[in-house]
Amino acid sequence: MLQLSSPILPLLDSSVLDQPLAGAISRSSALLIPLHLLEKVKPTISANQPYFVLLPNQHASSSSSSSNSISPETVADILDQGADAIVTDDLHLIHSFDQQTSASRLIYSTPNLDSQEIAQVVAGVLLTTNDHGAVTQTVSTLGSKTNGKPVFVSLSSSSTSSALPSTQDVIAIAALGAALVVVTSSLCALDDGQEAVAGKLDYIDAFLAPLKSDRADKLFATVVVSSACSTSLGLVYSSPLSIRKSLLTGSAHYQSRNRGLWHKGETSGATQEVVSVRQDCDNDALEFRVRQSKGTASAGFCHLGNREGCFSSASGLAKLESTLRERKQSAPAGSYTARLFSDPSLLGAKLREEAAELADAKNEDTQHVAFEAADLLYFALTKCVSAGIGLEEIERSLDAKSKKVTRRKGDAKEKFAKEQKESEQRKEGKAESAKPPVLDADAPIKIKSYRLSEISASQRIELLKRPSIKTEAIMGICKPILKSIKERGDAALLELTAKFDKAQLETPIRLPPFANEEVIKQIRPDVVKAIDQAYSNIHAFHKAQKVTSGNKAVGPTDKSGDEEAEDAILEVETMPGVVCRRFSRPIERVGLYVPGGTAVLPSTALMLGIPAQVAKCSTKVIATPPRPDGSIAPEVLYVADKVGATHLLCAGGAQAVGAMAYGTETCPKVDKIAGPGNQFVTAAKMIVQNETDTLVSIDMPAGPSEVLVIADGEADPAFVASDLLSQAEHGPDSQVVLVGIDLSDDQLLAIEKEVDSQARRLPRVDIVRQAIDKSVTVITKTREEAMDWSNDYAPEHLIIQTQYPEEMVNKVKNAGSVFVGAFTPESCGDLASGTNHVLPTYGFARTYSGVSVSTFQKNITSQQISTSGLGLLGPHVVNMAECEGLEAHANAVRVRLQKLSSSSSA
Ligand SMILES: NC(=O)c1ccc[n+]([C@@H]2O[C@H](COP(=O)([O-])OP(=O)(O)OC[C@H]3O[C@@H](n4cnc5c(N)ncnc54)[C@H](O)[C@@H]3O)[C@@H](O)[C@H]2O)c1
Ligand SMILES: N[C@H](CO)Cc1c[nH]c[nH+]1
Repeated sequence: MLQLSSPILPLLDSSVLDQPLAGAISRSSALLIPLHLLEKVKPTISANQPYFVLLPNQHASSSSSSSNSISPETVADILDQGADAIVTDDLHLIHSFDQQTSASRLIYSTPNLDSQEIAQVVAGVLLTTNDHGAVTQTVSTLGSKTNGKPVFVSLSSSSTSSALPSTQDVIAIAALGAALVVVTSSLCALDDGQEAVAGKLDYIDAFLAPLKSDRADKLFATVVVSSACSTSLGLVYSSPLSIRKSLLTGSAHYQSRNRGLWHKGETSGATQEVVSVRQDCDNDALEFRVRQSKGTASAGFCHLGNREGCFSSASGLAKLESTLRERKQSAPAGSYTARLFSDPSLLGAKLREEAAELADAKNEDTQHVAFEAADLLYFALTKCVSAGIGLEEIERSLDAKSKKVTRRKGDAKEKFAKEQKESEQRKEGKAESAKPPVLDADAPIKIKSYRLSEISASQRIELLKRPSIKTEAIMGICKPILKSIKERGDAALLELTAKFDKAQLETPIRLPPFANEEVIKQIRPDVVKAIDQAYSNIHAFHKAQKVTSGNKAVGPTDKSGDEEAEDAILEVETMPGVVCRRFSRPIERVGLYVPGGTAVLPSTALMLGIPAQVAKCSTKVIATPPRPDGSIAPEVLYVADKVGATHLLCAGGAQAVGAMAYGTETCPKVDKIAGPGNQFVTAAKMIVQNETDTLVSIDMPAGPSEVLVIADGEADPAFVASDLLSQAEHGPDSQVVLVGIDLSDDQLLAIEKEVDSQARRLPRVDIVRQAIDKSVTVITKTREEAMDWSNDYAPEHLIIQTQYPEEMVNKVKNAGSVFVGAFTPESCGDLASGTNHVLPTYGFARTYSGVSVSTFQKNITSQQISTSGLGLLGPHVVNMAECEGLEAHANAVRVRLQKLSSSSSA
């Protein structure tokens, strides 16, 4: 929409427009260019100069109307190329454009406007008249005072007349709510004190003429706005003199109320280039749009240090641009932005990735759309800053595009259209599988059963498999989450916590103490006692894992097995004079993930916190998802204090793993992450472990809980069923396996009945139903077959409910933890007996152990060789080094042996 912002509209009447007039006009007014001059002058006018194109007059033409008429296509072309408006008296032309284009870009040239209909269609009016009454009438018909549509007045009957208007004319026309058209050949731009030029009106005098101040000091309030992102920088004052200097020089001048004329940046170098000066609607205030000089020590506008503006520091895109510019000049080594600047391929790949992610974000998930758009803008602006441009250039390009009236079809290139289709199809498939299962409350809760003797070899392999995890899809979800934590730290962490856990937090980190009296009061007293008992048992079992009986014990209280004791040093003299040692040290910084999505798990906080405490890790970050009100379960807080946690990270899922792996502004980076969790947690742990730059290791790929129960005919069906259900209730992905030794149909049925009836009484019956659906029963003939099945399956938990359970323990090859006998339910190990419940799942018990003190330690070896020891060992080392072709290795021994032989012969 066109608006009046200057009381004067210069009409170019020669192809040359000299400085400083050209500069002053480009900073303060549009320029009216007759069509016949357009091609010639366009290359010479300033890039900031708004301009209207004046078409030849149709009605005044003596020739036939067709000879002067300009086609709509030509007009569209002129607008596309950057003209702000077209001035024409051709109503056919105006009507040939759609309403929107005409109303925003076509100015009707006429001696009088008397049609409401035309007033609605056009963007403004150029009136050729000397009659002030006609001007008032046109301003009113056009509705300029409410809709801002401009009226320009050419006083002479012919716009090319050389009659010289005066500043009085400018004031009079401005008072009517219009701007005066003046030919440029009758304008000049004079500096303060310069003599008037005969036959010319001073453009700046004309510009200033209608300005009126209501202040005692006669200054004009002036809003200073950055041309990049339109950020307001401050409020200052202008005088006629300072405005004149600004328009003439293009460098901002203001009028200080204490110090008089103020050339901004004259001493500091932080000057401002004037992009435009506009008068407000009632001519008593100004807006200066400026470009702040970059690269000076104090490029900001505010007198308080190097602040961009006086109101507040920049935010959003403007802030991002300034950060990127700083980073480009001196990015901290190793920073991600520095990497992007120096690796165009990485930046290009990220731009493509982010654009695809934004395209895939669902409109209903508005936060996600904003999140992905922010990522894309970050990389897009990094690309621009790296190419030496910024928001101002982007905005200029947007403005130029917005001037185009020729609509392009806008279809996507075939390659991208195809990619988009494929992505939508993939998503539809995924959404189908992500739909919550429809559960039939009347259906029996029954585990599918098989007799080993009746299944084929390939069926056996299938039955031993875990429920499939869509690893690729889960990784695809986790990777962008991890990336945003790496790039945006706490800000991303808080957004993701709001998104996934529905908790709005101010900070993601809490520091000890975590549980004051108020918190402890919220815990049932018998639960406090239970936690204390569990702590004591688990601590006792883990403290005993410290190696206190090596060949050579060290430390202050080494014999007692006390927590303060150092681990014993393993020492072996492998040959005389050659002593080899191994000693352990705590891993310094550890992250302990305590799941919290579907259950409160203070037991997991104990299972991770106690071994880390016994190992003496110095930084222990407990991460757990907050509840929607932002709180953490008081039981977990109580345990956090008991195990000496140093930080509590209120976040869950992949984002918590990312925060601990990379570190954020508030969360320390850790060296190892331990703990179970859902598929997102497990996938994120695996991803960060594989990133060589991140330098973080993990305990194990612990996933959904599982149990395998071996039961014979002696087992109590109620006990067996209760053990199976105790793990089935953990999550829909949990799997439980019953291996029955020679059970009759009736014995199996008794267990199945118990499973069904006990499950229906559980509050988490819906979860149980889904887990039981993924579970199996296998009936074997013998104990050996049962044990073979268990060893092949490698369960997280193995429960043995048979007549002689201890004998079977000897045959266990693969399992996370074993529960021996009818009165050893897994729940005891899960919660309080002393063993650890963080155990390998998914068959990883073949190679991994559960969490223990050694999870939080590393072993270091050392050796010391005496001169006689080197005399004995050295020649063998030389021979082996020569055999491997490693002369330097051999030399390291030879030089010493030579020294020994020369000193013994001396
Ligand atoms: N093996 C063991 O020792 C052991 C011990 C206890 C629990 N577990 C297992 O831990 C798991 C706990 O899972 P949980 O969900 O209750 O808690 P969790 O803390 O592991 O996961 C919750 C988090 O998952 C993330 N999340 C949820 N939906 C998401 C989505 N669509 N996209 C991205 N992120 C998403 C959220 O960030 C949320 O904070 C269960 O599978 C349980 O069996 C295992
Ligand atoms: N069974 C889980 C380990 O797989 C641990 C747990 C926590 N609370 C109850 N059980």
